[in-house]
Amino acid sequence: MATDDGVPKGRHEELAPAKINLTLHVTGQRADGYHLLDSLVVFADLGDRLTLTPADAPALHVAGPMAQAVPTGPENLVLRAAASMGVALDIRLDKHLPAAAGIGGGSADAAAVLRGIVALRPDMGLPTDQGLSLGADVPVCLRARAARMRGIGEQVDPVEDLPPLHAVLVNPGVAVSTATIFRSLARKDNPPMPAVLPVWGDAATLAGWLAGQRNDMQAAAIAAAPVVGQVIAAIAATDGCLLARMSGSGATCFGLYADAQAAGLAATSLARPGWWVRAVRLR
Ligand SMILES: C[C@@](CO)(OP(=O)(O)O)[C@H](O)COP(=O)(O)OP(=O)(O)OC[C@H]1O[C@@H](n2ccc(N)nc2=O)[C@H](O)[C@@H]1O
Ligand SMILES: Nc1ncnc2c1ncn2[C@@H]1O[C@H](COP(=O)(O)OP(=O)(O)O)[C@@H](O)[C@H]1O
Repeated sequence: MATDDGVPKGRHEELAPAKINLTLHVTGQRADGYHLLDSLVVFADLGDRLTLTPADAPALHVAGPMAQAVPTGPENLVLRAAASMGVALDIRLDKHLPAAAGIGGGSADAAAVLRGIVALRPDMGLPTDQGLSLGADVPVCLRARAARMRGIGEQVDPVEDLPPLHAVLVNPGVAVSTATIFRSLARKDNPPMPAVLPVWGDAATLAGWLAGQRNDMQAAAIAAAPVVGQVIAAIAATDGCLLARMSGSGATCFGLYADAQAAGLAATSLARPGWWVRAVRLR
């Protein structure tokens, strides 16, 4: 909320939704080491919550059930995002997403700060690199709706008409390093998705198509954290599960279901000590 002359006023709230890679094809590697990706990315109706207040000096207050997993200093991506725009904000971060979990929590938080700054300061535009220098997932998280992500993350093409999609997210409480999993990939030149994506009429059709696609980081993540394989098997065994797969570099995995009731029942049956389990709607 800002006055007409662009002077910041008041405070602004943003949701930083969880990012899910329904597919994650690793198709090459650049000379600088970054990997080329082709990924169908969607977002949950669940995420971190940020409250941004213009301030004289940057400040960060982290709260919420996952607060302990994230840094509270200037290395936190929310402070880095604000600093990259040259804006001083007092930021309250209610952390609900597990960190280092393949669901882009840090990137989603950074993107939410960039969106929030533009809302507070209409005189400012988004960074020309769409936040890529903060993290490869930030450009897609800026959109926070279904998209096809390519390049190292800078090419984001909207995917419209996604069918209603319900899911369960399961994280077994093991942090997985994105850099480590990328480094340990056996192959880095896998095929991309088809040039033109189909239009899927319903969740079952989409899941059937996804079954022929891949997450090329999944095998390496299971090798590093075998519990990921147990999570996928447990999700796949739930009633009505249309597809079970890992998101990003792990360790969070998802199951797809035709409706909210099936996803809710699956979430209940997947409860285990130390597992973070949530039923969500994807879009
Ligand atoms: C793998 C993905 C898939 O969506 O998700 P997560 O597992 O992180 O959620 C992303 O590409 C992760 O994006 P993000 O977590 O923002 O990556 P960055 O902070 O930029 O980079 C973390 C590490 O991963 C490597 N990296 C990242 C992206 C990419 N296309 N190629 C890479 O090799 C970088 O070399 C770096 O060492
Ligand atoms: N706001 C933030 N939320 C989560 N992690 C953050 C944040 N700021 C910095 N980090 C750091 O970024 C790393 C990657 O976290 P995250 O983005 O959640 O994982 P992933 O890349 O697997 O999706 C964490 O290990 C954490 O130390």
